[in-house]
Formats: sequence, C-alpha cells, structure tokens
Amino acid sequence: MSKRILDGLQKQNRSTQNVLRPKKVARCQQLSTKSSHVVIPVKAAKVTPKPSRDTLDHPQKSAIKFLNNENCWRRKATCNGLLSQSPEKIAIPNPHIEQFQQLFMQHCGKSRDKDQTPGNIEKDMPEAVEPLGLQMYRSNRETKSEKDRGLEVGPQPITASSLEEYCLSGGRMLPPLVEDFIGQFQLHALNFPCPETVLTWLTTAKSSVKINRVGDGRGRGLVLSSNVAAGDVLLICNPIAIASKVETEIVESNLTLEAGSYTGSHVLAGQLVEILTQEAWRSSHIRAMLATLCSRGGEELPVPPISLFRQEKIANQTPPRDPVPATTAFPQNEIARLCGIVQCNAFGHTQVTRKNARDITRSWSCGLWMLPSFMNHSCTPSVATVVIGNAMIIVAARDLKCGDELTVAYFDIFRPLQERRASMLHSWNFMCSCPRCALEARMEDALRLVARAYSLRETEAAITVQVQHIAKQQQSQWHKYSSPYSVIDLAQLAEYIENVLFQERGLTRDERNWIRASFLSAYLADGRRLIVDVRGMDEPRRRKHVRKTHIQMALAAAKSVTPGHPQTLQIAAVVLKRTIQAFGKHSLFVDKARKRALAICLRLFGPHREHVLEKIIHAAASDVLSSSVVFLSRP
Ligand SMILES: C[S@@+](CC[C@H](N)C(=O)[O-])C[C@H]1O[C@@H](n2cnc3c(N)ncnc32)[C@H](O)[C@@H]1O
Repeated sequence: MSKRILDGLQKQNRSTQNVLRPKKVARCQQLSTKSSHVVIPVKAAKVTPKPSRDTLDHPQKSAIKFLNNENCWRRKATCNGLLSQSPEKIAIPNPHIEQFQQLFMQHCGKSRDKDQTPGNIEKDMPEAVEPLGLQMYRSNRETKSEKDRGLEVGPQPITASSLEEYCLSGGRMLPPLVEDFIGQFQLHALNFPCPETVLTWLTTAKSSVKINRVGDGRGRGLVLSSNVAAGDVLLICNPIAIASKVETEIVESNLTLEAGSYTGSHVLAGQLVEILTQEAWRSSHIRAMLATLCSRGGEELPVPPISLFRQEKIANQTPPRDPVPATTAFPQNEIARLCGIVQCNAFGHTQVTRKNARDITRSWSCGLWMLPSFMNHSCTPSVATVVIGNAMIIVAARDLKCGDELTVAYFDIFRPLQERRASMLHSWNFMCSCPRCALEARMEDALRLVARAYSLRETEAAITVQVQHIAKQQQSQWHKYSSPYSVIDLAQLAEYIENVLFQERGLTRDERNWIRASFLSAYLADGRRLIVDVRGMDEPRRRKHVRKTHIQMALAAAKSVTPGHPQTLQIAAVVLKRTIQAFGKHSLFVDKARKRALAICLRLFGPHREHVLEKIIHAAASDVLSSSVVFLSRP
C-alpha cells in the first residue's frame, strides 16, 4: 500500500523503465565480443614462457600482486583446479586476454608449487567447495549470431558484462542465463590495454552459507559460515520448477495479481504443483530435494546436506530426468504434501520486460528455489533477494558475521505489528519474535491509537492518490489539488508518532526507526512536502537540534529495517531526483544523495559498476522496480 502511495506521490509515469537487474554473478568475466576470437586450449597456456615483469603495464602488475597475495591461495587453488579440470577450449576475444590467461595460470601454477601442495589444499578447504573459478564465456550477442547462423548453441552461462548489458537495456533484452552458485564472490576488475574493461570474477573456495537448525522453534535456516560485507553475493539459485503468467493472461482469467500481494497466487501455485507432479517428479534428485522441505509450519525435519542442492547444470535446462519407469508415476497421496510444500516454500515474483518505451509486459511467476526456501522470516531481514530471468540472487544487505542467519521478509514489513502478525499467522502459522516485533509489542499501548487511525487513513489516501493519477491521465484539472485532506491527515500521523517516540525514553536510534518504518506511508504522504523536505534535508546544519524532515526520516527508517529492499531504494532514488530538481546536478547535496542511493542499490543488486547501479536507481525513481520477490502467501 505504501508503495502505491509513494508511486502516486511521485506522479510517476507507470509505464516505466524498470530495469533492475543485478549483475554480479558468478564467476567469470564476460567478454563482449568485438574482436575476433582466439581459441586457446587451456592446458597449452601453461607452457607459455612468463613475460618479464618489466614489460607489464600497471593493471597487469596489479593482477599479479593480487595473485601473489598470500591470503588468496584458496582462490588461486580453486581457479587452478578448475582450469586444469576443464577439458574444453575457452574462447577468448583478443590477444590481451590470452596474455592475461597465461599470466594467470603461470601464477596459479607457481603458487601451488611454492606454497600449497594439492593435498594441503584439499585438507584445508571447507567441506563444501564450489567448483568455480576463472571462466570465460561468450556474450549474448555472440550466442545470438550463432543462433542466426543456424548453429547449435548450448546453454550459455551468464557473464559479468552480459548481465550489465541486460541491466543497461532496461528490460529490453532477454535475461541472461545464470549458473547456480553457493559461495562467496571476490570481484576484481582488471583493466587491459584494450578498449574494453574485462571483469574477472574470482571466487573463493569457501562456501559461505550452510543449513543449520536455528532454534526458537524456527526449524532449519541458512546460516553464514564466514563474515561477509554488505553487497556480497551469497547465493545464486535457479528454480526446480516455475509457473509464470503475463498480464494479458491474468486479465483474461480475471485474476487480481499485484506486485507484492499476489491475491490470485493460488492459480499460479496450482500450476506450480502441476508442473512439479508432471515434470520434476521424474527426477530422483528433485524428489530427494523435495523430501527435505517442510509442508506445514512447525514441522521438525532433519538438516539436509547442502551438497544435495548443488546443481552442475545451467539455468533453464530441463531438470535431468531418470529413465521413466512406471513406478515413478506421481503418487496421488503425495499431492497434499506437495501443495503444502509449495505454500510453505514457494516465492512469488513479478518482473517487467519491454520491447520499447511503451510496449511493456509485466509477468508474475511462482517458483520453487530450493536453498532460498530454507530462509526464515525476520521483520529486519539480513539479505536481499532479486530475480534475474529465473535465477534468484541473494545479496548480503548488511555487513554480517559468521554464524548470522540469512533472513528475508515473507511479506510487506512496512506495516504496523498487528497487520504483520495477521499476515504471518494467516499464511505461515508462526509468530515472529524478532527484536522489532518484541519492541512493538512492548509499545502496543502507546501506539494503539495511531495504529488504528493509520490503516484507515492510509487506505483513504491511497484511493485519493489513485483517483488523482487517473484524473491526471484524463487531463482533468482535479489532479492539481495535490494534497487532498486524506493525504494531509495521513502526513499528520507522522507528527503524532514523533510525539510518542519523544515521550518514550531509552529507545535507541534503530528502535525509533523500526517504529517509524511500521508507519512508513505517513512519512511519505504529502507529495508537496517531499520537495520542501529535500530542500530542508540538506540545508547546512548549523543550528543544533534541527529536526529531520519526513522524507529523511522515511529513508533512515526503511534503511534501518531493510537496506536491501526495492522500496528503500525507491525512496533513496526519489530523494536523489528531488535533490537534483532542487539544487541542480552539480551540487554537494546531490553527491551525498547519489552516494546514499548507490549504497542501497549495492545492497540490493550486488556490486555492479557504478553506471549500471545508476541506471537501476534511475528506473527506481521513475517507477516501481521491475522485479520484486516475496514469499508466496496463502490465498
Ligand atoms: C520457508 S520455510 C523456512 C524453513 C523452515 N524453517 C524449515 O525448517 O524448513 C517457512 C516456515 O519456517 C518457519 N518460520 C520461518 N520464519 C519464522 C520465524 N521468524 N519464526 C518462527 N517460525 C518461522 C515457519 O514454520 C514457516 O512456515
């Protein structure tokens, strides 16, 4: 609801530019392919003489420095292992890359001889070692041209630059395929003396996530096995089954699906169950994976090994099937359990694709992503989820420590406690006991009145904003009255909440922000005040005790609850847009606002290059983000 209000206040053109797409993905460097390709067999490179250090330019020296770094032996070992395992040839677009490849391998070889024997490496590596490393893949463009020429094209893994191409295309390109990844990335951009920057994705040998029992009656959950920084990609998973519908189908079937709410989700969920029974059930691997999932809240199941969820196959391939003996026909008595599995574990997801600025298609999907479905709910989640094509990418939304749990929001968490509780009880049958819920429960008496008024006024204000939007489209004069009473009323509630917080002594800054986030629409309500606020927000603070403005409070509140969230990004993007409107492009205030927005974008989409993040922020400011993911809730 608050998203809708924000949209309305922005008077945005809904026809959108949604782009969001992250990039970072796995492994490798995407080589976009302008020059002709040189194909070198991987092993042949090992015998190439090592170029003298003096002949290397600066970026290459940096690469060597990195590779010589003692702390990087694990990465080196993995890369080396992978390269020596790969029997295939690697397509490389120009001789500079070839030079790097040779350098890289020599250094891997050198380091293995010098500081690690293979035996030691294996001993020291954690149990779950991801077979990743330096890999080179062809770009989408190249694949397409091969297709055009009638050549057989196998599945193409994603590369850094094809993902960026996709981001920058604003949803015009087909999403690239993304490989599964369970681990922790290290990104190193190496500039070569060639026109294009080559991004090299190196991965550590260490899996940073494990499945554990998490206590407090929450069953199993995903837990970190190493420290990670905000923006690190922790997991990339492809669904074992997915059901999708585009808008036209939804209109035809009279469903009311909305981003984030999924009123008609049972139709897609039903379709997903059907796909699972017809297709996925035939694979013994998928049957084994499904057996590990809970089908109703509170079920006690054993902790499965994470290796069960490792898929060597690339996205979008049909799951490997066993030969189909009659016995693998779907057992009818399993249907109820499968429905329960889908209801408990499936994610709903919306995505926008467009052919051009006007021709936009919004689609809704419901899928089963295995490892992400072990994530428990929190009202202050620790990770962000984004779906690119079919692949779900889990990014650390904050700096996290080893042992911290990966948590997501199962539903809209910018709501008061009572509404959040209704969602969790109705859909998942649990009571969240996170610190934010506990705080709000403690303050229930103080907040009772405001909570009651809030729901009513928010609904009223949302309707008004929608009516205004329609009036604007029909070019009626009505929309010019930009702050009708219902909206002003809602904005006044923010003042009331501030009074309650003022009277409540001993709250930390985060705790105050958690409360504000529960009433976020009140802080975003008055469209005119957003502009005034932005001006006020960046005025030099010479006077002491200058109170923050509403939009500033809204951004701080959303960030403290969930920094990696489309709505947090949207608020930051609106602030940036308004700041530019107020102060022009080259102001110090704009710089600050841009940095804030970039930091949030990073926490949602991972470490893209800056111009890609900026494109995403631009899309966020002008429309609802094109991709939003929530756990599927029961109809
Ligand atoms: C998608 S599953 C998560 C994985 C689950 N913990 C397991 O062991 O399979 C969702 C279920 O986990 C439990 N759960 C998730 N978040 C919870 C929370 N914050 N408090 C209590 N139970 C929770 C609920 O039983 C819910 O139905």
